[in-house]
Amino acid sequence: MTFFKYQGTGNDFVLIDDRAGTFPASDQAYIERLCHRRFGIGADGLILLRNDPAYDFKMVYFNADGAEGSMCGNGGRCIVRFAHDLGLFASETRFLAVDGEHLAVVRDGTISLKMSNVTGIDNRDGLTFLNTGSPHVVRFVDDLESLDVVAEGRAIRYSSTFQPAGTNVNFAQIVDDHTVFVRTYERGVEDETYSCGTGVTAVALVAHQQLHMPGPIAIRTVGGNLRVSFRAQADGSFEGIHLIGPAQRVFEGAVTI
Ligand SMILES: N[C@H](CCC[C@H](N)C(=O)O)C(=O)O
Repeated sequence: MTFFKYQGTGNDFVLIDDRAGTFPASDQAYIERLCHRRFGIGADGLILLRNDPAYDFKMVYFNADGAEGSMCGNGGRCIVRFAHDLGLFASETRFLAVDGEHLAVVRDGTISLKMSNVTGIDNRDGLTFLNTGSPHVVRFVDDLESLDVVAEGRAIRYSSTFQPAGTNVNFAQIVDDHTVFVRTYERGVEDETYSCGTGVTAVALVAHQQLHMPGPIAIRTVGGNLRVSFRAQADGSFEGIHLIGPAQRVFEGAVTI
């Protein structure tokens, strides 16, 4: 089976052209093994590109633990790049993911991905929580460089407040009046990743609502830079959300396990 490896700001994925629908998508242990960094290819997740009668393609996303995940923003930008590399569209595309329809534009090395609308930002036991396609806690801190993201993130991810589904956890620090530095603990990877697209989207919306930062907001992650634009609505919801940044094919190969 041929696979492709892509990365978007260091969030890395195995991409498989499954338009024939033959990939064993219900074999969780197999997907986990393919994503394993010692026994497999190594990735934060695995994504199938499938056919859909009403769209250019359909995205099916699995976390590194092999379970089907909620929406993945960096994976969304990577599969748009993959579909573009496969020649499925010229510059604009419309595809289906687990949270519904997405539009995207490819321009030079940059992919602008339209994210689902966000209905609002909640407070759960003192923690800021919102769903940007995936569930995210956002916490602002002062010294993000030295924070133990895995220990602090894991404590929130497994806290009773977010059971049974759990949550992704983002720690953010203001860099200047339009830039935020973000580090994310990801559910399903159960580790810090270099970047999380739905996570930085969540941080941008919270920075706007709570700290009055105007959009578009520049985001620095461990793996590179992203930009988030949006339209804040009077009722506290957000529309026209775009996650903008690079996505790149790294290599291709053949799976023999
Ligand atoms: N890395 C992804 C998030 C995946 C969400 C996943 N960890 C889950 O909660 O199912 C992103 O770029 O948005």
